Amino acid sequence: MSSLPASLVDELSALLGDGWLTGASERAAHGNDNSRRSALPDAVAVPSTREQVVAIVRACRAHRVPIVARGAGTSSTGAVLPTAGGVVVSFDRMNRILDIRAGDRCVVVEPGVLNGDLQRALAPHGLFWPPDPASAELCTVGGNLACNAGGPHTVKYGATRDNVLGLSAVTGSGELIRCGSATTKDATGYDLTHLIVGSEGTLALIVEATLKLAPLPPQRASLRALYLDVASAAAAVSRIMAQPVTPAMLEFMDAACIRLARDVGGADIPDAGALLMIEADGDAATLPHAVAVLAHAARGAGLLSLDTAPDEIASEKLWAARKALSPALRSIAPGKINEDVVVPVTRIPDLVDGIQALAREFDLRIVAFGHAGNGNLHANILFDPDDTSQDARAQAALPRLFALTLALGGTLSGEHGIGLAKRDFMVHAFDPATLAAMRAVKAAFDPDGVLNPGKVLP
Ligand SMILES: O=C(O)CC[C@@H](O)C(=O)O
Ligand SMILES: [Zn+2]
Repeated sequence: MSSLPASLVDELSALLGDGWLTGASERAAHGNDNSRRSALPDAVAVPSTREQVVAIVRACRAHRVPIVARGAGTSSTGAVLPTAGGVVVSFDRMNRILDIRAGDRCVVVEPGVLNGDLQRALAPHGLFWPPDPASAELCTVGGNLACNAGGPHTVKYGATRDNVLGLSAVTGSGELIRCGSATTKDATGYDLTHLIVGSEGTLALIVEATLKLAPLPPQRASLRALYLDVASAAAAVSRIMAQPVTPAMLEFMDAACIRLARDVGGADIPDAGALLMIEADGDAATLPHAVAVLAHAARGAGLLSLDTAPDEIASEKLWAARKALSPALRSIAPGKINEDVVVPVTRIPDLVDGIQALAREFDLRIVAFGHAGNGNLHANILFDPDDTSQDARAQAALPRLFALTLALGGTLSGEHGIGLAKRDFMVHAFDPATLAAMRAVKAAFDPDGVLNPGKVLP
C-alpha cells in the first residue's frame, strides 16, 4: 500500500494520467539497479515534459516526499534506489534528441535517450559523444550525467563532465534553472553545469542537456600487448602516458581476467601475467605514426608479445570480451563487489601490489581490469554471498581498498559514483570543512532534502 498523502496522489495522478504508476510490479521494476539491492518506491511518475517535472517536484516537496530520478537503472552503487520510499521519476518518455548542431559540435537531448541510440543518430553527421560506458546500449544520457560516467575512451576524450556544455534542470525547490550554453568557452559566473553533473540526482533533476561532441575519427587501430607480470604492464602504461601521442583507449586485464575473457568471452588470447589493449585513432596520414609511437612505448622489460589487431572486427572482438568481464565475473561469483577506484597512473603498480596483499590477508580472490590510462581499475572482490565468512571478509577488505587508494593519492570512484555503496567512506576522502561545503551546496539546491535522500553525502 502506498503511504503517500491522498492529496498528492490525486494531484499527480490528475497531472500525469497513465504516467502515474502505482501497481506492485511497476513499483518493483523501478526499485532495483545493478548493485543487486532493491527498495520499493510508493509510486512511479513518468513525465513527458519539463513542466510536469517542475509540478512533480513542487508537489512532492510540499509534502516532504522523497524524489528519486531514474534513467535505465544500470547504476552499480544503489544511487537510484528509493531507500526512503517516495516517488521515482522515470525519464522513459523524455527521450528525444532535440537538435543535432554539427557546426556547433553539440547536440541538445532529453535525459531519457539511450547512449547507444544517441551515438547511432550522431554517426551520419561524423560525430560522437565520448562517454561510452560498457552499458552504453542500456543506459541513458541522464544516468551518464548523474554519475559522471566514463568508459574506455575517457583517456583521450574525457568523461561525461568534460563533454557537457549546458543543462536545464529542476532543483529541489521546484525551480527550473538553465546553466551553461551551446558554446565551448564560458567564463560567466559559477559553473553550475559541472556541479550538477555527478551529483547523482541529489541537487536537481536534469530535463535537457547540451552535450559537447567530437568528430568521429576516420580510422582506428589497436594493439594487444601481453606481459609477464602486472609490474611490467604497469610500467608500460606509465611510458605510454608519458609520451605525446594520447591513446584512444588503454585498457588493462590481469591474468585471471585474461583467462575469463578467453573462456567466457571467447577472445583468442594465450595465458599471460597481464594484458594491455591499446587503441590509436586518426586518419590515414596520422594513424601509422601514432601506432608506431604507442608500440614503441609498449615495448620494454617483461613484454611477451605485441600484436596489431588484423582488422576492426578483431579489435571489436577483443573489446567485446573485455566488456563481458563484469557480467562474467558475476556469473562465477554472484556476490562480487566491483569497485572503480582511481590512482595517478604512475601509482598503478602500488595499487595492484596492495590489492594482491589484501587478497592474501583476507583470503579472498580479487581480480582487476579496467581503464589503465586513467589509473581507474575495477578491483573485483569475488565471493559467494551464501558463505557468511567470505562475505564478512569481503566487507572487511573493502575499507582497506579505499584506504589504500586514498593513501596513493587516488579517489573512491572514477565513473560509477558514490550512491549508497560508498557514501560512508566519503568521510575518509574529504575533511570536515570540505564535506560541510558540499552539504551547504546541497541545502542551497534542495532546502528540504527531498532529492535522492541518503545518497552521496554521509
Ligand atoms: O558492471 C559494472 O560494474 C561496470 C563495469 C564497467 O565499468 C566496465 O568498465 O566494464
Ligand atoms: Zn569501467
